[in-house]
Amino acid sequence: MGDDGRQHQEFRARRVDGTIPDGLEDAAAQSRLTHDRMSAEETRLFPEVCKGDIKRHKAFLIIRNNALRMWFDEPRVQLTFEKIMEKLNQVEPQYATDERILAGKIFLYLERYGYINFGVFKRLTIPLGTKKDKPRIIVIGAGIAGIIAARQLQYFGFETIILEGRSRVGGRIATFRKNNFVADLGAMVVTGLGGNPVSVLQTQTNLDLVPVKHKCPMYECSQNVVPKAKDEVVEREFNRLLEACSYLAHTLDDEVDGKKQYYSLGDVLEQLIRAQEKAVREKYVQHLREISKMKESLRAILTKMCDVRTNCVRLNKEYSEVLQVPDNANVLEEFIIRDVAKNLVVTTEEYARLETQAAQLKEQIRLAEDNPPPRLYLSVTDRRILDWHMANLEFANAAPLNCLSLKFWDQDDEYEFTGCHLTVRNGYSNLPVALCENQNIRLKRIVKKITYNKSAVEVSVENGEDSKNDMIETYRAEAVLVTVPLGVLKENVIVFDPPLPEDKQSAIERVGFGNLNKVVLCFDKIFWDANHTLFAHVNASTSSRGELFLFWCFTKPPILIALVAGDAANVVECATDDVIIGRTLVVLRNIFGSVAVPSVSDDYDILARPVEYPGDKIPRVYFAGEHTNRNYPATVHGALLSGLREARRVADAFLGSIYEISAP
Ligand SMILES: Cc1cc2nc3c(=O)[nH]c(=O)nc-3n(C[C@H](O)[C@H](O)[C@H](O)COP(=O)(O)OP(=O)(O)OC[C@H]3O[C@@H](n4cnc5c(N)ncnc54)[C@H](O)[C@@H]3O)c2cc1C
Repeated sequence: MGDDGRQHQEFRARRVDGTIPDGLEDAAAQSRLTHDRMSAEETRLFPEVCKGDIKRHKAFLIIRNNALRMWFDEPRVQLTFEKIMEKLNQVEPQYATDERILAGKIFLYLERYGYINFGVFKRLTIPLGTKKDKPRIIVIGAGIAGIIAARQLQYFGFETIILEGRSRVGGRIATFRKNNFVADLGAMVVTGLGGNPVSVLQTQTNLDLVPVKHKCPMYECSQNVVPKAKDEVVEREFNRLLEACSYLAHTLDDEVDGKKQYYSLGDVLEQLIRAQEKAVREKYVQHLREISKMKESLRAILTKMCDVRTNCVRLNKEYSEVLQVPDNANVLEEFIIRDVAKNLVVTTEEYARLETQAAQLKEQIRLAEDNPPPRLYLSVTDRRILDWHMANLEFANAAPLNCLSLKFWDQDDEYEFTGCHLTVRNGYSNLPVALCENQNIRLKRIVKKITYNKSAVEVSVENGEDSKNDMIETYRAEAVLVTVPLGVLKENVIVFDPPLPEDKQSAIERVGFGNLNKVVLCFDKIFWDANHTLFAHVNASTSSRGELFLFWCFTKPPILIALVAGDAANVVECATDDVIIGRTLVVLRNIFGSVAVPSVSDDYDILARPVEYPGDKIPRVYFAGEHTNRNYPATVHGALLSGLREARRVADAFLGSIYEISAP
């Protein structure tokens, strides 16, 4: 960025009186933008603003932030360009007159890029840029990414058709409903509303969000509650280990002997634990060695003291004898007396010195023996608690730690939303169902093949409604948007003709995905502490750490939702329902007494990249879904944002970019 850019970065969107207009900052933040700075995307889309003077920059930000605030003020009704101009006339009249064209472009940009006018809202006018002959787009998959994309494309003026393999919509958002029991089998937690598109959808639909309480008692398998202080110590150690992993991620060589090296978070964590165990053991052995050395020295001193004492006794006796000589003794005898007396003093003093040394050494030995360094890095209980935290991380990443890339496992951390975590009391499936209103959806249509060429796509589908005859249907359109999960792409369930480009295929192979399972149990009455929305269960071994490690209990009807993460999630896939229920009850009775290794960060972008037929200018095959969103993978909001992104991309390709449409 040149001087200009730096100058713009320092600009603050303040009023003349120095204040930031109410709500503008929040509106930008809620859209994952900075209120006083253009994003990289905006800098690319509005080069004339970037190169212009500070006044234009300010105009851009004020118009953009005001438009965003208007959308958040009333997301149930379409925000039109006229409404924005009306508002600008009231609050910033100079921009309404001088910057009408810029305002038009900003409006088009915000709408096309899914910052405004998305979700379920009352439509007032047809958006700009729509064409008379509606281009047809096939969307594969009625998960949240597919539904939001189709809805957005329909709004942009496309004819859409969603082909869904299952007999329901929502994909990995699925709610179990029976009588008054409601439990989410798939996505359940909204990880903060600050910056999250779900907050707009919540206002538009009837999602009943309740905050997750932080308190989470932790139970060992044998009815014991783990003391909070102990858990805190182990958690601190876990964070220290993660910090060490983060350091290693940036220092370990990616290439050894010209070969790319991949390290998994799980492997490195275990190696660090082993290294710590070794270091602790060595320190303890060293401590024992030092005590033994001190004891040897003490023994030597005591032996010497014995000798010196014998000498003292002898000299004492000698001295008594020489004192017996008569008074008229000669000079020689006098000399002998003095010599014996001197030797006796020296020997007595040596004895006293040795006695002090021995006392000091004894004290040193006592102190060392009373304060030994830890014998073990982790006790059995410590390791179990550490394993619980690891299982929790496996849950958060929906994959075993040894399938997470050391370098990129936390790449989405900086994009975390603000605000507390919430659950959907009336079931998350309300969201996809609401978004499906007026959508052209064909259920039980399993897509088998996508053929694409320079002008069109053809999608071959197995019609699951006709199970007796393997009926194959064919759908044709100008383009297709594929939102099936990564696992489906990996399994090559869908044949692409021509095959997908090499980099796309390699990315599909490289990026890992994991398993997360839930056990939902409905009871007659509550037997757990109803003051908590969560409680933790510490498993006995590392290999089973993810098994039923966390229980959720937030609905009024007595339902427990237990999570199974990491390797344990794969194990339960092979167990029958009876076995899983039995195992869950055993765990509960124990507590309550009775009753892709590696991935590279670019892979997400490659997965998101549309595919063109050789020589075709317009891509015909598009991809959305949580696995195509590098900032928010494995989440509902990530899937939502990917759907909006692709709707924009398809619209750009078929309707022209915002620069090709004349501003209102
Ligand atoms: C148990 C569990 C708990 C989770 N908890 C949370 C949570 O608390 N919070 C959170 O934010 N996220 C959570 N997630 C992740 C979240 O649910 C997903 O990231 C998100 O729903 C994915 O949406 P998507 O549209 O990308 O994919 P999906 O929802 O998987 O949609 C893809 C659709 O494609 C269909 N399909 C597949 N193959 C074909 C085919 N050949 N032909 C036609 N259709 C096909 C599928 O049936 C599916 O409907 C959880 C996931 C799981 C599994």
